[in-house]
Amino acid sequence: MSNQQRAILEVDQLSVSYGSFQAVKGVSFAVQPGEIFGLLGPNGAGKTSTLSAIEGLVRPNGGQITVAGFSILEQPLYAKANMGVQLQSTSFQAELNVSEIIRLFSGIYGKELSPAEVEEKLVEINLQESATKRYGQLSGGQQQRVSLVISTIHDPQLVLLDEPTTGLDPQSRRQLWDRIEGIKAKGHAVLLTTHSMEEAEAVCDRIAIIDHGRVIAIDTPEALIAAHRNDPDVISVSRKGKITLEDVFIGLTGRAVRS
Ligand SMILES: Nc1ncnc2c1ncn2[C@@H]1O[C@H](COP(=O)(O)OP(=O)(O)OP(=O)(O)O)[C@@H](O)[C@H]1O
Repeated sequence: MSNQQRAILEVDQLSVSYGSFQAVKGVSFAVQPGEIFGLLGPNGAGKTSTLSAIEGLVRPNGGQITVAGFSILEQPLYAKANMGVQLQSTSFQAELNVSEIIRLFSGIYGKELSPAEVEEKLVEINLQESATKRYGQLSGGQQQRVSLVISTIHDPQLVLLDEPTTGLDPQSRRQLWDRIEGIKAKGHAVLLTTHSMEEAEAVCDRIAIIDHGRVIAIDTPEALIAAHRNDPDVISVSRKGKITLEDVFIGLTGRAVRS
């Protein structure tokens, strides 16, 4: 056996189809312990389909996915026990209060929390004052914080976040980045999707750019900029004379807005 560190997530030649339409065409990447990995791509590129396959929500028509060494197709319960998924706000019952939601999900994840531990979670997300507020009364940013804390309640090795900071103000976004970095500091891994190149540069250790269902580039943000800074397509879209990750992204995926 090699002494190489084992990846927390391995996606190998993943393909996902909806009827005759192939949305993901042989995507491969791996996420290591302590790594924040970003999936970037224009609308319709196949990011959510890739995440859904990892979560076990859509059945791939090709390829392998392992989480903490467990195959999502062959050992789905073990694989899922090692991952935390940030749920959409519609997944929570609006009439439950924040404490009740945390208690409910800790039960679902088989990690019953004591009242003191629920309080700790509330402090962690700065919502101790709002413990008895109904979920439906929370602001969008507060709801995002609840859903992130729920996704990590069972201390999973892999956390999957689909556009986690969309709609957040700069303060809430920074706070969420800190939390994501806290997951990394534990040696766990984060896979996120984002349309914010600023976010990708600020928090991701490595990114994969996906377009039309295929990975077209994969590396650290700095290395991608260095590798493509002299591409004519990248230079032609750059503004103010400085090459950014966004210039590289548009240079590689084209200027056209996707349908
Ligand atoms: N349930 C479905 N049935 C049919 N087609 C689907 C389904 N889900 C996604 N698609 C199609 O698959 C392609 C990839 O969609 P996906 O949601 O994975 O893209 P994305 O990269 O997450 O896009 P966005 O940035 O807009 O969220 C798109 O063309 C989309 O229309």
